[in-house]
Amino acid sequence: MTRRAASADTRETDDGSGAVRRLALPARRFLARRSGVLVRLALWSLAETGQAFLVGYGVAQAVDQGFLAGDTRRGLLWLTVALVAVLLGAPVIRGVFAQLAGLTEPLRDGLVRHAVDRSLGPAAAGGPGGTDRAAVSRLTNQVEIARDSFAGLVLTLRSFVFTAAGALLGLLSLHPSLLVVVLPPLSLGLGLFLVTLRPMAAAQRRALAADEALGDHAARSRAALRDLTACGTGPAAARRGAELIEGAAAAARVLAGWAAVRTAALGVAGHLPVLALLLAVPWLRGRGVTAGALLGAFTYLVQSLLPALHTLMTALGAAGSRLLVVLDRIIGPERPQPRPERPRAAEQERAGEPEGAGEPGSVRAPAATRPEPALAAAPRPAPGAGGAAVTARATAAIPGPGDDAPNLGGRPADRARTAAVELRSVTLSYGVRAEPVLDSLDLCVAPGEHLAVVGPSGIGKSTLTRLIAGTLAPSGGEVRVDGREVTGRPPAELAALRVLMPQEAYVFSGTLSDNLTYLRPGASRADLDAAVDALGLWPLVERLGGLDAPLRPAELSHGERQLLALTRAWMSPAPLLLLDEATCHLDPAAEARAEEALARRPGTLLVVAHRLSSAVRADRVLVLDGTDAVCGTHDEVLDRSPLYRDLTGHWQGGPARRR
Ligand SMILES: Nc1ncnc2c1ncn2[C@@H]1O[C@H](COP(=O)(O)OP(=O)(O)OP(=O)(O)O)[C@@H](O)[C@H]1O
Repeated sequence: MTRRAASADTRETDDGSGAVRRLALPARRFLARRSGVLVRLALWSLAETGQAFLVGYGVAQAVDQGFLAGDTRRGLLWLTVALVAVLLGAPVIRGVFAQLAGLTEPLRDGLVRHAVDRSLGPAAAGGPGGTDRAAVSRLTNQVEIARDSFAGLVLTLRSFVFTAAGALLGLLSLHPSLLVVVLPPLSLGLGLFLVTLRPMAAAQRRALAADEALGDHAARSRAALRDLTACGTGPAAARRGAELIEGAAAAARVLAGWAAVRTAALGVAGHLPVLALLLAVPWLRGRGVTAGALLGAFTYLVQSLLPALHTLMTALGAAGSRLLVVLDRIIGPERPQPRPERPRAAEQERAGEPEGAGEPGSVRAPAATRPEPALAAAPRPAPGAGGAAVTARATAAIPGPGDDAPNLGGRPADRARTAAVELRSVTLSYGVRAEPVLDSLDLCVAPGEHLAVVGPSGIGKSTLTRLIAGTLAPSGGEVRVDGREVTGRPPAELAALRVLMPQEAYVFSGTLSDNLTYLRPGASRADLDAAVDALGLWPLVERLGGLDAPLRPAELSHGERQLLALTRAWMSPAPLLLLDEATCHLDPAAEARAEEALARRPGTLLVVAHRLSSAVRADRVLVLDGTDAVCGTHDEVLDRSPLYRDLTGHWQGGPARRR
């Protein structure tokens, strides 16, 4: 079971005594307001006491005073009395049901009102956490469970009390010794059963929590379907769903196990009194108990007491614990809404979860238009798999350009301002025992700066962009964008801070204009024209039939998709753009034009570069390698980083030189 589900379990696995305390007062108030219904119910139930009494008593008298005394007519008369008592059960039950509605329907209405108030309140207040996805389950499934369980419980509890009273009274009237034999095993059975109630309630809680977690996941996946598809994170979400289904199945199995134990206890307890009575026949006969009284006692046991006990135990065990749990979930203390999953990588590894990068589409709608926080991120390969997890250590502080400005890199005019990006001693490992991909990395990027990140494949460039974007939580240290820590920040707030563009551009069906204004829905036609101008998109716009022409993503080349997504990023109001090889399918000229346009745009640009020209265009270059990280201007890093010299040599097919 995942860490989140496990913590939910810890929260939920109290044995029910807390819930009983919490619910006692509202329950008393609810019943006090319906004292009239309770009295009428008790009156109808008294008829059951009489009925239970007469059945056994009639049989005993029929035998003793009738058939054994040679008076068949009298015997038949007493049997008729017992029969009439049985037949009277039907109108009695009808009367009971009529009164029961006076309790169950107000309960249902009250619970529905409460569930609606509770889920609408926070939504109307616009507070954090967004919509309460468990509310639907509470409103439909859980309220119905509460109502049915309550009805079942009232019926059986009442029936047991009144039937048992009639039967015990009957036993007493036949012979007090009968009570001495019957009461101990009965009490033992009841006691044994009561012992199983607490673990049963805990199992019930876990089953409900697992059910809700599964419903929550399904709702989140449905809402984020497009982004999941766009980012290829569908398999991760499916795996998480499978885990939750497995968790729910496991909880249901535990519950079924307890139900089986309880049923076994019931079987034993239900038969013990009969056995005891059979074994005690000689002793009872010695004390003057007549054959008719014995037969009457068996009738009480088999016809009244044991069925009532059996139903009571079943109802208390299943309906009672279910009612307790469900009522506590609906009217008990409010539980915090689950935050978008963003656990630290090391914890995720321990919990076996996909990493909690909650940003399914790297290009996202602005906060106001974004429908839902997203789910899981890309599937995590096994640590070290395929050599891809070779770790690198990017150590030591990376000063800005100029030693006099250790805290803020970038252009001198920007130094007094808040850093656009700041990493303080950031470490990231993808597994508990895995070597860190980034180790104690410090970095400052000034507002308006253009930084290129370079390094060999698998060194951690994408990891760095995802950390800055806040879709991946560091194992240690702090990541700030525009002065605000990004870890754990809701996707809506992250979207206002940055745009992360991956290699695979996200283009959807709709018009070209829909696609371009996705990150800025209120954009004017002039804004749109300016963006298309800046990125040189007009030839593509014309080929596709204009800005309002419908777009078929499948008909675009990878390069065209990237150009379109870059134009969309240009339009975004977010102050930071993170391009993770987002221009790799463009030819060098188109890439240069796009990068220059994005660098001219007010804001900060961080580019994972895959061409020398891209690094040269930047204000500074950050070189990540296996043991160190170097940052400075192109010329500075050429001097200081042998790796950079190597890379530039490969890029230009010869010795490194400034273009
Ligand atoms: N989700 C993950 N789970 C486990 N390891 C991962 C995960 N993502 C990346 N890694 C590992 O972390 C290291 C850095 O990966 P990253 O994608 O950041 O490198 P990169 O420099 O961007 O590579 P490339 O240039 O090939 O895209 C690699 O060894 C990779 O295998």
